[in-house]
Amino acid sequence: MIEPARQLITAGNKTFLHNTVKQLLGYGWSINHAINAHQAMELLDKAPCRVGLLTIDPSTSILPLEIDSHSRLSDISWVAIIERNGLSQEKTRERIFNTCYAYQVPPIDVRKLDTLMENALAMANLKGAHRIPTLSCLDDEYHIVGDSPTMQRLYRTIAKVACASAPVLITGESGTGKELTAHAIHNHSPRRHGPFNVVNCGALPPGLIQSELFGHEKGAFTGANQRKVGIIEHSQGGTLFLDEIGDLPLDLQVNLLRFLEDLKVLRVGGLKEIPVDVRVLAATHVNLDEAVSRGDFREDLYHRLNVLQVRVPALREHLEDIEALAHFFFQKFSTEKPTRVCGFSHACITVMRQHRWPGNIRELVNRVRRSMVMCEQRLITPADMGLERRHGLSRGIDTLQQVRDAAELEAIRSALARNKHNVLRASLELGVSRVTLYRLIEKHGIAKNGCPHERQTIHVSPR
Ligand SMILES: Nc1ncnc2c1ncn2[C@@H]1O[C@H](COP(=O)(O)OP(=O)(O)OP(=O)(O)O)[C@@H](O)[C@H]1O
Repeated sequence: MIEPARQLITAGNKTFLHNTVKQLLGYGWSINHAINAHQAMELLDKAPCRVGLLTIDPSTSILPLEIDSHSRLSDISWVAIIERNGLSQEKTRERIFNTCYAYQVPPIDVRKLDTLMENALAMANLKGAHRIPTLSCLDDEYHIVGDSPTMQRLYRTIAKVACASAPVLITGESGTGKELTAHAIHNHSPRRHGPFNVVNCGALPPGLIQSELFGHEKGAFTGANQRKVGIIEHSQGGTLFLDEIGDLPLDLQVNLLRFLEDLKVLRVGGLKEIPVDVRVLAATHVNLDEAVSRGDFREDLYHRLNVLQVRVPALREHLEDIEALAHFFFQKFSTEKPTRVCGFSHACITVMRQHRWPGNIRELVNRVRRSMVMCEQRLITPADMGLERRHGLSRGIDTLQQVRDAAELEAIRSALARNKHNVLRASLELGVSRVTLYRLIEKHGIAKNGCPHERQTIHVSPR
């Protein structure tokens, strides 16, 4: 792997940095100074740079660039240089903690600073190397994330059914990604250059479905002032996805069946059947077998649609993918709106693995969105996601490692609480060194005493 060059961006008091910069040049760093965020972006356009050095004025505690407002700047691992007296201010400590990889207090030992910058660069490269495993479609918007064996099976099924022309019934709980799967089937099929149209059978008023699907001729009924081409005809050469097919009224089920048999539509009020070359995909989160037994769904249509079936797994069946999925949505939302949040704490990942996700991936999407608004620190905590454990070990725990993690978290929390957050005393009580306890506090994301960490282990989010 070719490592990116030792590019360094500096910001803040140039005179204060002068000597340090001069010496760092001797260590092979290529250095550019930015006087504002705009110039920093221009520099980044010219030479990608993953580490930065900035000074903080102890009297104002203001950062030299609006790092928080630009995701490209907050992607940089910053090392702050600050006079020791500046650290007495809580606001400054908080700024450093939230924005920087580390800080140094003058007099600067450039050999140590070089090592620190080197480490910051290595961490930033790791961040960049974190690739989200996906099944990519032609359109970036429709990436399916996950490379667990369960998802690999889904991808193989998608690839197989994509090449066929028969209808596909996509089943799975609500929010598992059925519509995304339908997109993937279309995008991997020979019809990929044709239209992909979606009809939510549960959302259309019953009186309108017929004309929405099949179209109508002018004057076919009161209010039909002009001819309307239905969505089936609009899908010529492409794919029609009928979501919530279980909600299709019985009378329309007959029409749909007829269409699937001979691939011709008859507009409402029309006399001539029109051939349409379209592939139908249908999805349901209800059990159609049961709907058939209850008489709510036609058996013949069920068999016609169910030639090929794709079952999209519930999220709890592929929890191995939870981290990649969470990072994917985090990355997506931080592109939409720059954030100073860097990713998820270890505790948060642990809790996400234990949660049962009744709302599946849609629930995850919503929780990640919420957490990015609620998070007050650099790393998202379980509480930010609304997943804090209220009653000790949660009932979702299923692996030994998870049980250990949860027990460790509880033990550390109570030891810290008993010792009023005195880490030394808590470490003595727990029988571990102070350094080990600091590591564990960071691992579980439970640091809450207001002081900056000397070093942050960040559960990196890919950007
Ligand atoms: N594997 C995945 N990778 C990335 N995003 C996903 C994945 N699965 C689902 N999503 C996202 O989760 C959300 C819900 O997915 P989708 O609408 O496809 O679910 P659904 O099963 O069709 O839901 P419903 O049954 O309620 O219609 C969407 O924002 C979708 O993009």
